[in-house]
Amino acid sequence: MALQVWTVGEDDEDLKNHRELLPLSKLQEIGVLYWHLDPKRPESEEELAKIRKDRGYNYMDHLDICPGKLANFEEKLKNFFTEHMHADEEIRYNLEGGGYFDVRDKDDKWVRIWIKEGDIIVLPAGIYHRFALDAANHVKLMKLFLGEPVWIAHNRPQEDHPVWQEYVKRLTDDNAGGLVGAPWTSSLLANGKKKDWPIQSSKLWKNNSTYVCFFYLIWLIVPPPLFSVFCSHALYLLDVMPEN
Ligand SMILES: CSCCC(=O)C(=O)O
Ligand SMILES: [Fe+2]
Ligand code: NI
Repeated sequence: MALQVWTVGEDDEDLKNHRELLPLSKLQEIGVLYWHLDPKRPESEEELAKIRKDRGYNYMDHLDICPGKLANFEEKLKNFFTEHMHADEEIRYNLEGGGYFDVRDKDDKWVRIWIKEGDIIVLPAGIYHRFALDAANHVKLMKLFLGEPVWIAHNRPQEDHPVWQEYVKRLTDDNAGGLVGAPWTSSLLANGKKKDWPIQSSKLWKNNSTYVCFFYLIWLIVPPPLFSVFCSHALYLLDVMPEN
């Protein structure tokens, strides 16, 4: 079962009713990574080892969040559910049970990620998030880290924190889709810089309709032979002539 992701309100209570699932591209947009393994199959060991090697996660320990097993259970849950960020990635592999990671999207709305057995999730450094158990009321997590682990949670607001600032900068750099479609971005696209930005069709149409109006105006005011000369030159200059 793929991860389930949906929008939730500010308070937990009003959430359970409107679970309209969002596409997983929502997570990509905000830099959240995920994998799914089957902790019960031996092959998953190898897959996990590969992920750890690729991303440099050399540290590992376990955390059982369970009423009987975790000291100060209630207090810890309260802290987990307090909106915070970290200066490093938060990496969790869910071995048992289930929980909700709420992360802030680009509009500062909560997006709820339901992690179940086998889900691995990586929250980027600087992202605001919180965590709660699901109805099973327990979860067994593997915590991974790159280098010496630091578990400091910086509660919101952290707008002066350089890691938060860096995260937000990356978000806006990667998603400045508003410019795509404007003629001056084509060289950026050609350089392979922002190839997979979403193209905003409304912006494309705005640019094209300007050209169409311009050509129509010229067609009205110049004699036909001149118009064809004008067109061939204009199209060449606009670089939309098909190459033969
Ligand atoms: C116990 S994992 C989820 C809670 C959290 O965000 C954290 O530990 O930083
Ligand atoms: Fe956290
Ligand atoms: Ni338990």
